[in-house]
Amino acid sequence: MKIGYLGPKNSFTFQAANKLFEENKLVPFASIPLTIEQLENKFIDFAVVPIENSLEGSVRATIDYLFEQSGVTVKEEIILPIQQQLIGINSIKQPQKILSHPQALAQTKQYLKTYYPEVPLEAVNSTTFAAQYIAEHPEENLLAIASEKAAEEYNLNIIASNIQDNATNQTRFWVLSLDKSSQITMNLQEKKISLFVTLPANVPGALHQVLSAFAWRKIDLSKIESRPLKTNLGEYVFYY
Ligand SMILES: O=C(O)C(=O)C[C@]1(C(=O)O)C=C[C@@H](O)C=C1
Repeated sequence: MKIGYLGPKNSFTFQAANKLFEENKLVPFASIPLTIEQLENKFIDFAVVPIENSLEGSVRATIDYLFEQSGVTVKEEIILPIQQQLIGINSIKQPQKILSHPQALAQTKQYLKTYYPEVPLEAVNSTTFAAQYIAEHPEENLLAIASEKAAEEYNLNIIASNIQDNATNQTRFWVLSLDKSSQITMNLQEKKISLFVTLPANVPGALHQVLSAFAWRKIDLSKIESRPLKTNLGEYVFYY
């Protein structure tokens, strides 16, 4: 059995995947779309991807890809506390850039604004990729935001710890598979389901009618979000 995840090793997604699966079954990929693509190509049996963060909301790369590729099923969710560390080869006062995953940069906005207001931020594929990059390019004078484990892995120093904007920062991860056998569960009280809903026409009350169908059946909605349909301005898909 092979489980794909957004790598490299020790990314937060690795840590989430390692809660359910043994390390020797985990295979790293460079991006979220690539990880899900490998599941669709049957190169792996499960894919573990981040879906939502308590500070920054949905992980757009995951939601948008899943809407476009409807073949996969959510099997499980894993919630992980996320503590971000500012790391570097040494404590640089004026780094050229600070690198991290866009979610991690967003989760540490306040800290970065206070202590590094002038420093350009660069988004890379994962927090651990940022750590790896700065370790391999000491001449570039860079810092990264990543996990404590990533700092250990690449022998980097923690310059400031727990710099996320809220102490209770958490990310929800999904375990995806192609196996649809348990996609629609019979016991809705114990299970969660995610749906993408597009409306046939933008008429008054269209969304209300969809929501009423849940209300009549006493189905608890835990989230609703709209994303652009990427057709015309003002057209949306609703994600429940
Ligand atoms: O960069 C990583 O380490 C990841 O696993 C990605 C990711 C994300 O996309 O949300 C996972 C958890 C944190 O919220 C920050 C980054």
